[in-house]
Order: sequence, then C-alpha cells, then structure tokens
Amino acid sequence: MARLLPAPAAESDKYRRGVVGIAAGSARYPGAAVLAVSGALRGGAGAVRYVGPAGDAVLARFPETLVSDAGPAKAGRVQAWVVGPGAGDDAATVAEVLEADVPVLLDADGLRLAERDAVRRRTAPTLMTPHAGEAAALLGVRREEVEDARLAAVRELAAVYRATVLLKGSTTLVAGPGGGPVRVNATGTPWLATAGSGDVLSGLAGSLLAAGLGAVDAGSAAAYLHGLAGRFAADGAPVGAHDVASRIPEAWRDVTD
Ligand SMILES: NC(=O)C1=CN([C@@H]2O[C@H](COP(=O)(O)OP(=O)(O)OC[C@H]3O[C@@H](n4cnc5c(N)ncnc54)[C@H](O)[C@@H]3O)[C@@H](O)[C@H]2O)[C@@H](O)CC1
Ligand SMILES: Nc1ncnc2c1ncn2[C@@H]1O[C@H](COP(=O)(O)OP(=O)(O)O)[C@@H](O)[C@H]1O
Repeated sequence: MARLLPAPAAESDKYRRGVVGIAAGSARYPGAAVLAVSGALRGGAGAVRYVGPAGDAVLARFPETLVSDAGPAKAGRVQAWVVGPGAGDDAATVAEVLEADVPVLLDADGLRLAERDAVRRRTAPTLMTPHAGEAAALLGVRREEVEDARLAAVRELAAVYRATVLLKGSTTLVAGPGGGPVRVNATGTPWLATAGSGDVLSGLAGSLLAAGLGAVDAGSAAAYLHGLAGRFAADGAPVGAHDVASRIPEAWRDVTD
C-alpha cells in the first residue's frame, strides 16, 4: 500500500501532482459536493476543481477549491473526474464527463444516470463505486441477490460495463474489467455506515486517479485509507462523514511511516 500512494517529488508543482474535477451536488444535496471535495483534498491531487450548483457551500468550507461556473468540458484541464454524489437528475453533466478522455469515477446518481454504452465505449479508465442497492439497480436484480453473492455481482458489473467496480459494504470488493482476482478491503468499521461517508470515498479515490494511480489501485487504496480513517475517527463512538475525511492524513501517515 505504501508503494501505491503518490508522493510529490522535490520538483513537483500542483499541476504535476494532478488536478481532480468534482461534478457533484445539487440544490437538494449541496453537502454531498462538500464531502466529495473533503475526500479529494486529502487524496494526493495538487488541486481540486469543482463544477456544479454547490460552489458557495464548497468554498465556505474549503476555500482552496477551484470553483468553475462552466460545465465539465469548459472548466479547465483535469486529470480525472468524479461525477454523481448528490447530483440529482443532471444527466447532461454525467454524459459530458463520460466524454472526457481522462479517468472517470461514477458514484451515486452518476451510476443511475450514466448510459451503459457511454461507459462501455470509453477508452480511458472508469471506476464505478456502487453500494449494494445501486449495484442491484444496475444489474436489474433485488438488493438481497447482490448481498448474497457480492463477489459474483462485482465481477458481473465489471464485465458488463467494461469498467473497474468497487462494491461498498462491510467489506469492499474491487474488480477490474478484465476478470482476474478481486481485491478485498476489510480496514473499515461499521461506524462508517453514516450518511455521506461514500461521498468522502469517491472524492478520495478520484484524487488518487488524478495523481496517476490505475483504477484498481485507486479504488483499493481509497478503500484502505477510508476504512482506516473511519476507525481513527470513530474509535468506538459515532461520527459524521466529515470526521472521517479529516482523519485521512493520519491514515496516510499510518501507511507510509
Ligand atoms: N450530505 C449529503 O448531501 C448526502 C447526500 N447523499 C445523496 O443522496 C442521494 C441518495 O443517496 P442514497 O445512497 O440514500 O440512495 P439510495 O438510492 O441508496 O437510497 C434510497 C433508497 O434506500 C432505501 N432507504 C432510504 N431510507 C431508508 C431507511 N430509512 N430505511 C431503510 N431503507 C431506506 C429506500 O429503498 C430508498 O429507495 C444521492 O444523491 C447521494 O449522493 C448521500 O450521499 C448522503 C449524504
Ligand atoms: N458495516 C460496515 N462496515 C464497514 N464499512 C461500512 C459498513 N457499512 C458501510 N460501510 C462503508 O461506508 C461507506 C458508505 O457509503 P454509501 O453507502 O455510499 O453511503 P452514502 O451514500 O451515505 O455516502 C462505504 O465506504 C462502505 O463501504
């Protein structure tokens, strides 16, 4: 894990570290945008660019975010996109992001709104991060069927979408598009079952993609760090998703020290 995590070289600058774009949030769910940015800022990219209707909420909490009024295609260069947390019904933004020739992480509403063929024809990597309910909807089966056969479900989704799939839950599974071994992460804690913790994970994984990790490594490393950060944050007591995000640096140090 330590070898996977990006570290800035002596001559690095913010652009060389990678810029991650976050297309998330809506009038109904501005918090999902804030939480995705909170994860992205701790994930190794040199800058976080935000597009969407929650720019004021994002800036109020994280003034270092580069907020754009334009849509994804005109927002400026990024090395990876995260699209979907709290996005509501903005299918046009999801379609625009999927056209970008950089890695894309699809989460939450982005999973529902993405056209299957638009994902399948992408040549840059796609990382999808469903929970069991979302995975079931994508496969057209009941949630219990996914929960009873999680390994088969993650493999099937990866094959059908030709994408890397990270299936969230008490353990997290990461399957690449080409078959082969599925990675299992068990660093988490049930205290992570709190609203918005998935949004933190998607920002973190997107940031690792922007920093240059492949989709399977970005998903695995994000799940590992997120689980550890959840443990540090909770330490036996209930916490909010923002608490998890704030402990990511400690989880990172735990891996690299
Ligand atoms: N702070 C925020 O702004 C947050 C926004 N979020 C956004 O909220 C939207 C919906 O996300 P979800 O993951 O909830 O979507 P889901 O589609 O998983 O949740 C809705 C479904 O969960 C089930 N459900 C809902 N409440 C339940 C309850 N109390 N008991 C049992 N089952 C229940 C129902 O079957 C419902 O159809 C997404 O856009 C997501 O990104 C979430 O990420 C949470 C945090
Ligand atoms: N029982 C559990 N044990 C460990 N991790 C969990 C458990 N339940 C949920 N998680 C983790 O918490 C996060 C929840 O994400 P998600 O379901 O997308 O919630 P939200 O949409 O509210 O952000 C995921 O990373 C998931 O793996």
